[in-house]
Amino acid sequence: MLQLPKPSCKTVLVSLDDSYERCRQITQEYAKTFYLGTLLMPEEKRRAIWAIYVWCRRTDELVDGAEAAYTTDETLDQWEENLETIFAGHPLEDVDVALVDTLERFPLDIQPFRDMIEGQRMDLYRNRYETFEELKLYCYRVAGTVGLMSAAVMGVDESRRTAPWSKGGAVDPTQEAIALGIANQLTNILRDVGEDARRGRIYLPLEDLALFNYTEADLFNGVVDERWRELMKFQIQRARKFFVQAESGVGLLSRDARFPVWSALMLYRQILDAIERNRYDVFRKRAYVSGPRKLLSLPLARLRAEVL
Ligand SMILES: CC(C)=CCC/C(C)=C/CC/C(C)=C/CC/C(C)=C/[C@@H]1[C@@H](COP(=O)(O)OP(=O)(O)O)[C@]1(C)CC/C=C(\C)CC/C=C(\C)CCC=C(C)C
Ligand SMILES: Nc1ncnc2c1ncn2[C@@H]1O[C@H](COP(=O)(O)OP(=O)(O)OP(=O)(O)O)[C@@H](O)[C@H]1O
Ligand SMILES: [Mn+2]
Repeated sequence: MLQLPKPSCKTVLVSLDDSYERCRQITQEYAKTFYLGTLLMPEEKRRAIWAIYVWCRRTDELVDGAEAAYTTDETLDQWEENLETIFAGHPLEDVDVALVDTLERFPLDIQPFRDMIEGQRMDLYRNRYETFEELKLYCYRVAGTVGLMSAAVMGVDESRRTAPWSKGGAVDPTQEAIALGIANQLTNILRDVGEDARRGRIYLPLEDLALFNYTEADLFNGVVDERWRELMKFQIQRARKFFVQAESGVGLLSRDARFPVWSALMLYRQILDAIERNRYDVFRKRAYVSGPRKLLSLPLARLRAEVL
């Protein structure tokens, strides 16, 4: 379990290298798919993503981790104050040393960090989403924000923005970065339907359940029938649209970021294929992408990074 903030005032913190090393270890331990993607990046960017990953993971743990029962609105207020301190250049804990260094090196905006805390706050109070618009806001906050943070580290390819043949003026792949976060989060939701239901949570929009005549009771009983399969097909199609939107932004990123992002995109998207292979039974089978399948995707990701 990740160590969460204690009300201590530690004055001596670890060295920069040790702090980044701790972030690397945590990323490797918790995020197998994303860690693989970061290994394909240049050192400075890779380390920055690890530092950001750790902050995101710890924020998520506040409402999702083993000690989540003790998290209140005030805990999140305190976490946001700590964030302001970090953005003022003052690390509070060992892993913040790397984050402060990352903030010095890359043009990261504080707003996506704040927005992610708001997303976690939604988890404190809500366990249902009536419409897709409401769910999309949640997805933006907990995952679209990660896209914005990551894109700020990866940077854009200036030549693609300024060349005379590029379509009219400055283009930042902001919406595409958000779209990839949302696509990942929707995929994550579909994979974890059963696990979430066991915690009394439903992230599928209730309006969609109604559309397919599938009830909350069906969901809690893990009913897999035609209604469920059609509902899942609809959800998968929606997630894939966000992946498609994200695809068009990868070519605008700096050259050294394209292979890692294509890899992360293709690997995470394959979870949707795995759900289909499991005939949409997300209650009894975990949808995952095997090691060999992951490896097989890398040459294609490389090719796309080169030519698109
Ligand atoms: C390769 C790369 C650049 C990775 C980014 C790594 C990073 C900073 C990840 C942070 C993830 C995190 C801990 C977010 C907290 C909220 C959360 C849990 C979101 C879900 C992640 C899935 O994690 P996991 O499978 O471990 O989930 P469990 O909690 O265990 O159930 C999310 C699904 C969100 C992940 C979102 C992204 C990685 C955003 C990707 C977008 C980009 C890299 C932008 C690319 C730019 C363009 C222009 C396309
Ligand atoms: N800066 C922001 N602050 C708050 N929420 C945001 C912000 N940017 C994006 N969002 C949320 O993320 C969602 C996804 O944005 P995006 O524009 O990529 O979706 P979209 O599917 O293209 O939007 P639409 O269907 O409305 O055309 C938005 O609908 C919004 O809820
Ligand atoms: Mn989580």
